[in-house]
Amino acid sequence: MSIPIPNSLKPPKSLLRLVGRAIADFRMIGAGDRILLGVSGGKDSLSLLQILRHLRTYAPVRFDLAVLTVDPEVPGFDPRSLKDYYDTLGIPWHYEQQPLMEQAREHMDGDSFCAYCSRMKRGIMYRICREQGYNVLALGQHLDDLAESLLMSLFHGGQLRTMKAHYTNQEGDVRVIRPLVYCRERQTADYAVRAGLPVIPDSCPACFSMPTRREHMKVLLAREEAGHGHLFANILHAIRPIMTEGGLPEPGWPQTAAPGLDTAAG
Ligand SMILES: Nc1ncnc2c1ncn2[C@@H]1O[C@H](COP(=O)(O)OP(=O)(O)OP(=O)(O)O)[C@@H](O)[C@H]1O
Repeated sequence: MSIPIPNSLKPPKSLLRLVGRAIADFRMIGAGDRILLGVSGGKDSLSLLQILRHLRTYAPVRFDLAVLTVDPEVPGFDPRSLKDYYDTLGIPWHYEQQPLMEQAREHMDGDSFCAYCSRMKRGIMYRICREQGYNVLALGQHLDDLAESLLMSLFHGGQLRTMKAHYTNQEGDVRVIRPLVYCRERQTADYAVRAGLPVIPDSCPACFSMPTRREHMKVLLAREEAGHGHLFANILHAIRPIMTEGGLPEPGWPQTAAPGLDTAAG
């Protein structure tokens, strides 16, 4: 049973409205969906957890919600305290530990550690969805992430691409949704501080030793936005077609044979 949400945790109307609109525009959630939310312990995924919990209480369709945290066992990043947090929320959880840094040293080939780690984490998320009968994987990327991805792809990949709002994975058995696609990073950052969300400081030595292209794009966009207030609205308008490239999947599909959801899993 989910525990009632206290007022201090209630997400602001601005965030609820934007997420509600994205869910409707991209037909992200259908009746009977079993959603697994990837929570890294960062401000975005922890905010999204509260937003989805809140929306679930008055959504016109019924859906299940659980969380998964992948612990990559890297020094400087310890998300174990989240397990207690999930228990206090009464939310079903899954926790997967894998020594990704060690595995990367053995198996990485030409990739950056971060790219390897992301790919491995995604594989784990799909596996848990399959094993536990979730048909939807929710991720916490927001509009700033999409804009940065667009510029990286444009500048360094020679392609007009960004993250999609809602699509089906290659295997065809899990839909991936990003309900924060209309939200700005500063909105989740403000909310996380105001609500006292238990953000886990991410100080992975591998990520920090690498001056990332993403960070560079973030700075570039911030500089442009300082002089052009409509920058992100214009970017969102421009990327809409590529956010749904390949068409939108059917909400409520694929149907799952769901095991019981009301107990926490290790
Ligand atoms: N270790 C993890 N365990 C579970 N889900 C994860 C993990 N790392 C990332 N994710 C999911 O992938 C999304 C994007 O990951 P990314 O690394 O860009 O975000 P983050 O900086 O880790 O944190 P956040 O987006 O929560 O602020 C996250 O919002 C989350 O939904």
